Amino acid sequence: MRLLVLGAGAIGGYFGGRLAAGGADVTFLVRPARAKLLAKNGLRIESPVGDGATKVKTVTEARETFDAVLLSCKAYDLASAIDAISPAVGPDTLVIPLLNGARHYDDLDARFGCARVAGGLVQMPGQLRPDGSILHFSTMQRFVYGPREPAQKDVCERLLPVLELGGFAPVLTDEIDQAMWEKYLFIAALAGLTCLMRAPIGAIMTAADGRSIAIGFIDECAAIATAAGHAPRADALSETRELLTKEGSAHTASMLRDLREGGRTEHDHIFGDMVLRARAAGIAAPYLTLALAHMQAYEALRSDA
Ligand SMILES: NC(=O)C1=CN([C@@H]2O[C@H](COP(=O)(O)OP(=O)(O)OC[C@H]3O[C@@H](n4cnc5c(N)ncnc54)[C@H](OP(=O)(O)O)[C@@H]3O)[C@@H](O)[C@H]2O)C=CC1
Ligand SMILES: CC(C)(CO)C(=O)C(=O)O
Repeated sequence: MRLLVLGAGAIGGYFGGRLAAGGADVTFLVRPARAKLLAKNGLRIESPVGDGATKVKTVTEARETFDAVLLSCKAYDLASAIDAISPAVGPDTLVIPLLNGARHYDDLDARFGCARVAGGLVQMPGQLRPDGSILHFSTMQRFVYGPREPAQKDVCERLLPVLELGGFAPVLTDEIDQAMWEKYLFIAALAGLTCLMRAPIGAIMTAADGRSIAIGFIDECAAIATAAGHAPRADALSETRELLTKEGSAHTASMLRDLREGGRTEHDHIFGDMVLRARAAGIAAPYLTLALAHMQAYEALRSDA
């Protein structure tokens, strides 16, 4: 099966790079500057589970269809990414978005139709470095995907042995919507907490009310997920609570890394969407509202700079 990976940033570069190194037929759809860097340096990964340096195929324009497209842009680039992958999406192509959040499914379904868009999520704390290499911060490399419609089951199954070539033990699930909401809840609470405090979880837990604020974020997100029809399962909720209240933990969200670098963030895609959903469902969400306002103020200053 032929795979197209849009973007060779932290997520696309990591998973696409692992797949290419494992022998999968992978092409990266990238912008010209990244294509140049990849041609010069190959795709380099620095990771506690093993470094890698692989020559990869790139295109700067899609001119043919692929069996599957892994979409790994940031949410604020979604519109241009959808335009870019459009020529690669034929009647039998499956698009698997790996973005955090949920709102991107509306745009993807509108452009390609639900039948073409499967569900996906990743947990791989990582960062794209200026030289184009990918830095992986931990041993976590979770890749979960699955059909959102029964008709996608077959192609999802055929894709599994291909994704397994990457060595990251991909998980194919029939409950991808539920799994995505559990990840969404986790990342919204983690990003809200760590961006507001500008600190990792361990430091936040030393603050007098750090723990109760963390629980407040989680409760709000869980109530919104429940209103969306995806009440978190007990094990997912307790894992989120444990990770977000762990003393000494260095855990942060990628949104905090973007903020620290003065870059654009996905605050609207994550907090903005959560707050809108809370309002529509009549759920009080003071922590998420504060996180959203905080990031909007940051964005206003950033845009002025
Ligand atoms: N980083 C992390 O730890 C994690 C991130 N995520 C989620 O994964 C998603 C991707 O994040 P991440 O990989 O960190 O982001 P990065 O910024 O590292 O990478 C995104 C890449 O997408 C490329 N891109 C954007 N638009 C286009 C386009 N139109 N055509 C071609 N390439 C394009 C960018 O290209 P260019 O280089 O040219 O700008 C960039 O390299 C986000 O939703 C994030 O929340 C999920 C789990 C962990
Ligand atoms: C799960 C986590 C924290 C790292 O994979 C993430 O999704 C992010 O930082 O955006």
